[in-house]
Amino acid sequence: MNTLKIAIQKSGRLSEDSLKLIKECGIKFSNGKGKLKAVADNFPLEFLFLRDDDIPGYVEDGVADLGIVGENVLVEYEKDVKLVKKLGFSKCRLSIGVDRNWDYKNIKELDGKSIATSYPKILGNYLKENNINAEIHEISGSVEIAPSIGLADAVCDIVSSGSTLLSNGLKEADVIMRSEAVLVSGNNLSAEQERILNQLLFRMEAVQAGKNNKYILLNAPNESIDEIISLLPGMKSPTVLPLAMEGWSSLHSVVKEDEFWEVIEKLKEAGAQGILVAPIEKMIV
Ligand SMILES: Nc1ncnc2c1ncn2[C@@H]1O[C@H](COP(=O)(O)OP(=O)(O)OP(=O)(O)O)[C@@H](O)[C@H]1O
Ligand SMILES: O=P(O)(O)OC[C@H]1O[C@H](OP(=O)(O)OP(=O)(O)O)[C@H](O)[C@@H]1O
Ligand SMILES: [Mg+2]
Repeated sequence: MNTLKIAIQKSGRLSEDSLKLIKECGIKFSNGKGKLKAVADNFPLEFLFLRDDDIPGYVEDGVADLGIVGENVLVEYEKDVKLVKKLGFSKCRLSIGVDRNWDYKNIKELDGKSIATSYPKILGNYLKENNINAEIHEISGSVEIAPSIGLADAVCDIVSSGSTLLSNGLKEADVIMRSEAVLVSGNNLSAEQERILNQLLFRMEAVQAGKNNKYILLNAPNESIDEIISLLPGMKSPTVLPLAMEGWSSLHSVVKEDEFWEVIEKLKEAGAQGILVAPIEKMIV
């Protein structure tokens, strides 16, 4: 009871980034090839490597305490587990795909048609909400092949770049849900396990905050400092250090990744020079 068991996809679209996140949290473990269990060397965490479809059920049953799955799988299996944190990787959409020559206008066109999918519950709910009567043909993989072999009129499957749809003569007609990897937990963790989970979340948040921000250093004439500070509020406020050259200072601060290019333009206009930008490994706010 003094460790947490985390279920991670054995191999597939979630595996690499799940393990990368664990590593970035400073948690070390070694697992031999084909070994489906591992124990961390420096954190009270055990790993179970499973098929992603089985993860919500194992977490509900308490076989695992935590799991990393796609929201699409979490919603499809309707298990009694808690969504603890969105993890920002394996982003994709669950979409309706139809023949690229179909002049598809809206969902009503699916009335009376058949749709192949591995997500019968999500699709069924979506059709019901829209009062569409369509036949759901459940298949477990290679869904995009269905229309070309006469198995169904349309598909409902995961889309990311769209290249699988394209190479099977299909196009994305409607987005049913957006998904990304999430951390889930069971509902019956002990107080000690909750404490370990909070430690893990603290590390994950530091990693995510690091990724979402950049460290920025620049030189500026002293008369521009106030304007530059208003553009770069930083974590508390920027560090300002005098340069050896009279009348100039060096500023150090933090800027959000998604505001970065816009801010750089404004900094240059305000007189900043020698701007350096560096990645942040971890950030604790
Ligand atoms: N092309 C993609 N781009 C981004 N994320 C994806 C993509 N395809 C799937 N995903 C996400 O990753 C999850 C796992 O996808 P994957 O294709 O590895 O599943 P799988 O084939 O069912 O694996 P398993 O063998 O574990 O059952 C999906 O449920 C979805 O959330
Ligand atoms: O829009 P795209 O970028 O082409 O991605 C979508 C494809 O990716 C996933 O399959 P994956 O390649 O993981 O293979 P799988 O069917 O064996 O799970 C998904 O099932 C789609 O088929
Ligand atoms: Mg699966």
